[in-house]
Formats: sequence, C-alpha cells, structure tokens
Amino acid sequence: MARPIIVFDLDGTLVDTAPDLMDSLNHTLATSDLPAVDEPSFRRFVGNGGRVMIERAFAAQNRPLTAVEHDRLLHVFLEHYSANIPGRSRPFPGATDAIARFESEGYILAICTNKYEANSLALIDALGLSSHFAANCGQDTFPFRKPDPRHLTETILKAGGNPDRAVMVGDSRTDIDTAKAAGIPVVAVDFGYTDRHVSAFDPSVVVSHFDEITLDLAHNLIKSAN
Ligand SMILES: O=C(O)COP(=O)(O)O
Ligand SMILES: [Mg+2]
Repeated sequence: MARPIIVFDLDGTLVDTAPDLMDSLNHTLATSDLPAVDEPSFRRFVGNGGRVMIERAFAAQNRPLTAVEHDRLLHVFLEHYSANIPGRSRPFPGATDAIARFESEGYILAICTNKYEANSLALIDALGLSSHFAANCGQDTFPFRKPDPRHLTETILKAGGNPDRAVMVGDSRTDIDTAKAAGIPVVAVDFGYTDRHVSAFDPSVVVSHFDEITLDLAHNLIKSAN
C-alpha cells in the first residue's frame, strides 16, 4: 500500500511567521503613508499571500489602490520579507516532534502554502527542516493555488504520495476549503491566523497543540475518508 502523506500549511500552522509578516507588511504600508496594522487586523489579512494581504490592508482603511501601486508594494513587501528570513519565525510548539513522529512512522511529509515558493523554501531551509519534506509547494509552484484543491493534490503527487492516503493540517478557512474540495481530511489548528475560530469552517477535527495530532488520529482520518 502507498505510504501515507501528511501535508502542512506553513504560515500559522507549522511556523509562527506572524512577527515577520507583520513587520514586512507595516514596512510596506509605511511607504504609502498608511498607519501600521495591529495583530488582530493582521490575522484577518493573512492567508492568501502577500498581494491579498496588502489589498486587504488598504481596503480596511478605505484607501484606493491602483494596480501599479499594488505591484510596487508587493515588490517592497517581498524584498523586505525575503531579506529577513527567518527573522523571529519559529516552528510552533510540538511541530518538530510531530515531524519526527510522522517521519518515523513512514509518512511522507509535504508543505502546501500560499507563500511564494522561494520564500517557503528559504524559510524551511533557514530553520533546518528542509530534509524532512518531499515537496514544498507555494502559490506560484503551479498555475493554481489554495483554495483550488489542485494545489493540494498536485503537492501530494509531487511528494510521491496518493491523495487517497493523505491528511492536511492547516490554520485557515483557505486550508479547510481546499482540503474539503479535494476530499481530503483536514486537521485545523486553533493557534494560527484567522479572525473566526476554525471550527466555523467545519474541519474534520480541531486541535490546540501539535501533540494532539497523533498517529492514531491521522490514521483514523485517512481510514474514514476512504
Ligand atoms: O502567507 C500567506 O498569506 C499564507 O500562507 P500559508 O498558506 O502558509 O498560510
Ligand atoms: Mg496558514
């Protein structure tokens, strides 16, 4: 039987990137004379990549944003963010133990993120975690991205996995919608970046710590999905 696969979202799930994303967003907004966003606002803006984050920050202040300015700001954001990797970003408590747990059980591990692929690769590398992941697919890896379910299914295939023997772990509505559209069970963590509690989006299960993502839980989710 094919090896099972566990696919992690990155920002707000595997790694607490909020301090750095927020620094870069605020640096970017300052170049347009917009005030800095606070943490609760940031949590509403993140989840669909840098371009959408900037768009939402402008919309929240009722500030118009031209396409040219949007492009310029995305460039400023990405320059600042990529120059500061890994910054203060660290894996969430229990994340590296969970990686070891699933790896030693023979699971394939992968990342499916709406970060740009280069930034996802650089961050995971800077944290010394690259060797654990068979695939690390960002918003620009394929011509589609979360919530398009193909971002998840193609990540699984690229990692050498089988979508019928897969489980996703994510922190946002985007992840949950993606996994559900792909017919793949999804564990929602409740410590990530979302303005509404993840239970509102009807994931397979909600956990508050990586220790709760046991081998039994993953096994049962995969079994019940088939
Ligand atoms: O950077 C974002 O906006 C989202 O990234 P994620 O898909 O890893 O949560
Ligand atoms: Mg996320």
